[in-house]
Amino acid sequence: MIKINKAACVGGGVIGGGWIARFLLAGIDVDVFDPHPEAGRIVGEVIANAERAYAMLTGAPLPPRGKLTFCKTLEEAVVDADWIQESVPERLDLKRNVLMEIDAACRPDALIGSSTSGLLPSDLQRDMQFPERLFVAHPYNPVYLLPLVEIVGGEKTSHATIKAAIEKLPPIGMKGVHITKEIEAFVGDRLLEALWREALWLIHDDICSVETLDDVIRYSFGLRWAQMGLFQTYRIAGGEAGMRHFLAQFGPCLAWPWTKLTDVVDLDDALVEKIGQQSDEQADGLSIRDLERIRDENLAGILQALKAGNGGQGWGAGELLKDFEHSLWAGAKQTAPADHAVPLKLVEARVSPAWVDYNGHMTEHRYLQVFGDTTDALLRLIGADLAYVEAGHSYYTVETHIRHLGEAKLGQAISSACQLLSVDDKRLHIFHTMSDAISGETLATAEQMLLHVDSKAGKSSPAAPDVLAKARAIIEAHASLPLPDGAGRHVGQKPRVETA
Ligand SMILES: NC(=O)C1=CN([C@@H]2O[C@H](COP(=O)(O)OP(=O)(O)OC[C@H]3O[C@@H](n4cnc5c(N)ncnc54)[C@H](O)[C@@H]3O)[C@@H](O)[C@H]2O)C=CC1
Ligand SMILES: C[N+](C)(C)CC(=O)CC(=O)[O-]
Repeated sequence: MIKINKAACVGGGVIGGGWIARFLLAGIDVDVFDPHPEAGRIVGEVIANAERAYAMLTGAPLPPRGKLTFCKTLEEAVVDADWIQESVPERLDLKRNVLMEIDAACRPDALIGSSTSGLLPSDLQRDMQFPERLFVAHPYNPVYLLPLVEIVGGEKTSHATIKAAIEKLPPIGMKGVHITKEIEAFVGDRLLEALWREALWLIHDDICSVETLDDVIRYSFGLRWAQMGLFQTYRIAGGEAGMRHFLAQFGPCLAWPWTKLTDVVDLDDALVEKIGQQSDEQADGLSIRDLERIRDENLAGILQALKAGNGGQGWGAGELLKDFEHSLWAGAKQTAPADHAVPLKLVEARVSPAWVDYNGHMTEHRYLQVFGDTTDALLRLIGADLAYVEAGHSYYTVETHIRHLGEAKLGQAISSACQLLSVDDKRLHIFHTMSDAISGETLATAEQMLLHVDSKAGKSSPAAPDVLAKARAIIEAHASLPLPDGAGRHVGQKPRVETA
């Protein structure tokens, strides 16, 4: 699979910022051109949101973040990029000019995607010298979490461009869907526009408020759509006879006066004010950034749930997330801490909202998750990585003892470090310490015993010599460290047997 090495984003607003975050968090360097005086701050806030969202979305090891560079000119930004994403405002004249500038300055083999929500690629590529490399790459907001990209070619777009564009999306966790006929607004925005038009009529005619309308969506079919879309949902709604019965029963309703879809509501001042006021009331003081964070938490939760769907194989966008995580594990390289003679700091994290329980601090199993991640990082460091596991060998944890010594609170930056206590052919005895990343206060410790296994044979076996050699090199470096406080401890209280 040919990955994107270097991306350029022209326009760094809502959508450009989302693309920038998507590329950076996939480990890709990004050069940005946006003349807005506050582009750096705006993009920085989107990236901060995206990092927070990824901490909730996945426990898989993300690659080191790509390098972000703001460029003074468009030419400078695109000159050595292999994927250029145009996300300037939705105006044909502006986009044509910007695309001509990109066309003149970029590499001949660069792919040029436009984020346009509805303009035809044939219109966009009209004035380009090399129009065969231009395509629509229409994403959904927030680009860093929603994986779909509608890929649409114009009359002059080459097949090779479309193929290459679709191939380059999975490594950044996205799914390209090729819309083979170019039409305005493609597929997604055609559907959204129909719903949006009808919604505006319902508010205009005082049938319901914006809040009631949103409730109708989010408590009902919105939940269904996230996992099965429209046709599969309606197939089920047809009962055992499926889609044909559904069409027979509900087809005639299409001719009834259920919708006003062909009419366009007049967005006059009164309607704009009415919607604006109701929307303000609905927000109840939450800022756009607050709402973005709530949205991201919810989306991460939905994607997580979909990953567990279909008997654990993943379903829809959850299956894509599962594949993306697999590729992250496969590509994960654990960089060795510079100093081996101290406990190895292997994990840095922030306590995410999904980790907090009714006591207002990190819930028990998340401590184990962080310690498990620390163990995984150690295993990668000594060569027991995904390739090793897929070849039929692994370490299984056979015992864990956790001590909770402090409270990890929402948003707190934490780190976890590992000290090796002993190593032999089959066993790894390790001790992790979780600390506040700033004060260094110890929050929890975990002592673990791991057993090396031949997972195909289903029994313990000696570890590979190179894995053992790396583990032994660390233990030699740790030999001068004192035994950590709490090592060898067990639950002190003697169990009492009540007698009648
Ligand atoms: N906002 C949304 O929900 C979605 C928008 N899109 C599409 O993405 C594109 C951008 O939309 P938004 O990000 O919402 O707009 P935006 O207004 O948030 O951002 C546009 C950015 O382009 C910059 N810009 C203006 N002229 C420029 C130039 N000559 N060179 C470089 N940068 C320039 C502006 O400073 C601004 O930061 C549009 O084509 C839109 O249809 C696609 C999917 C969803
Ligand atoms: C409103 N919009 C047309 C810009 C929306 C989109 O293009 C896609 C989305 O994210 O809803």
